[in-house]
Amino acid sequence: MTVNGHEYPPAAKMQIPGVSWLASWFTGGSGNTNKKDADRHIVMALLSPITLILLLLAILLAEATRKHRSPLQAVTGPPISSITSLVLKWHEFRADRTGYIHQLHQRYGPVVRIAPNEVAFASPAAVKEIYGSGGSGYDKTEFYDLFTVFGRRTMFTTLNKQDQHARRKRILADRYANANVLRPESVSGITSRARALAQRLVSGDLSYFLARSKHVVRPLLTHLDRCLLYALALHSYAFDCVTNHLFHPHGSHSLERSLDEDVMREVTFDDSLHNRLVQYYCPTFHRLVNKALRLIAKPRETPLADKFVASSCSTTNASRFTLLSRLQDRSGDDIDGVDIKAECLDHMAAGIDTTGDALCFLMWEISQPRSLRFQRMLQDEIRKSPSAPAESLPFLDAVIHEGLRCFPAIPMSLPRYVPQGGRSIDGYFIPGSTIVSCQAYSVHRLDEAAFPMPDEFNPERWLEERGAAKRNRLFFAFSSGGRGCVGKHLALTEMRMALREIYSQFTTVPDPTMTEDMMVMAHQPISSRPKGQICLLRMIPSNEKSS
Ligand code: HEM
Repeated sequence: MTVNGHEYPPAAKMQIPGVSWLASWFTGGSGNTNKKDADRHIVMALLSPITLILLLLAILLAEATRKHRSPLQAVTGPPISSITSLVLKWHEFRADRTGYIHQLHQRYGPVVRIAPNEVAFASPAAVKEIYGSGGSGYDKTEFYDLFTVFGRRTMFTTLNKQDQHARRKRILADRYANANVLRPESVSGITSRARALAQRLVSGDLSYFLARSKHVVRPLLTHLDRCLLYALALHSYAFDCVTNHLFHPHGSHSLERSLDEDVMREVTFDDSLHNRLVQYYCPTFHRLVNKALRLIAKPRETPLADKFVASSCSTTNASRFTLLSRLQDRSGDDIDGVDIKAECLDHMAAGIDTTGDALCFLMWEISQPRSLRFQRMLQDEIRKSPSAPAESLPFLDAVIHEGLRCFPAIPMSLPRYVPQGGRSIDGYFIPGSTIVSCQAYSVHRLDEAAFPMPDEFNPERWLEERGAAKRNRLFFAFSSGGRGCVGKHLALTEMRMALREIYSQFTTVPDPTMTEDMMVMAHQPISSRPKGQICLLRMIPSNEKSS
């Protein structure tokens, strides 16, 4: 055939190099044997493991070069971070993401690249831009999908800030306003639970605890006197206070009733970190191997808590200050029965470990010989003003702030997407869709001008006027801005009431069976708890001398 003056063979005779033998296999044609062998060798070579490995390396190199050329290249960090997120994920699986990122901050400064598409910040400018930019579009990442409840998104798990979140927050926020938390009916619920806490701590009723604790060897405890504090009681207190705020008069009384304590334990002893990480990073694999996986990595399941919330939500006479009454008022308005249960379960869970562990770490710290001086100062202030409102005691507030600074209940990164078009954060241009975050643990420690000797517990730093504005800007325990902790005023009120009740009557010192290692912060999917999951303190009535 002739085309444009050139002679071409008929189409049937044209050969594509390397596949002629394939064609002949399929067509049954004989073809030239030598040519066939040569083509076969070419294909075999192409499919050989060495070629495939080289191809894979070439793809990885191309990908690495692409990432290396990204605007994030300007951000310092370990070289591996610009190529792969595997190191970061490895630390996540070891429940050590926060510690790893903090080490990187110490080495590289307040801006550090932690993965090809992820940057961590720890400066006030970054906190303001990412979390405080008033609805300008730093949405939550899919990490929060792990916390959906009954398949629904709650205020905490909505990703889109401007639209979905703002709508839900408008409905709920006033129930958590300080004025509502400080209503007499609400305060009297918290006060009575603070009394029950002090009572429980000295009652010596450890039988229930001993029967179930996996974490302490029974003989260790038999010699202990009855003046013990254990972390569980603080979690019970937080549980009873938050359910009071959600459901009063149908709140829990886990400090007095073991059935209610079972509900609290189910929520608190959550060991689902690994299961949730597999779900987050490999959702399809998670679905396929779910049954086998649960044998080695427990999923999050809370049947008792679900039942408790469902039964509380079915009541119709919740007090006006409660969240339930507001949700029921607005039922039908974007919110159905499942949303109500999901929102309540979510707030209940959000209010237990956070406040419980914050109190636990704080009381552990002020019981140490190095901090007993601060415990004395606290006791003096409380005893001098027995009838003053708890929120008017400056040293009490300083102690709580310092506790939350050193041991933030949520110490880890709160991941957000940079809006489309990119943003300038702390002097760096960060492209849209990059994951950015700040973690309280580092924000509270990195700037040594604001927090000299940052690892030391020193409440007096909060009483100094000089530098107060910067310290406050860097206080990130409750996050900040539109998606900051809605339960902040409730949590602070609970902490004030508990500490006032306890330190007006007792001095606390660590029990000799405790070691520092048991109180190392162990990171869970979102919050953090003492590694030993127990905190034993001796409660010495104030008229006795500590030994
Ligand atoms: C010391 C105690 C507490 C600490 C340190 C704390 C800390 C935080 C932090 C850091 C966030 C932001 C999380 C994120 O962006 O991923 C948050 C959000 C939230 N917290 Fe708390 N929290 C505490 C107590 C409570 C309590 C008692 C409640 C009670 C109801 C609560 C309910 C919530 C809710 C609903 C959100 C989601 C807010 C939103 O997205 O608009 N928290 N909390």
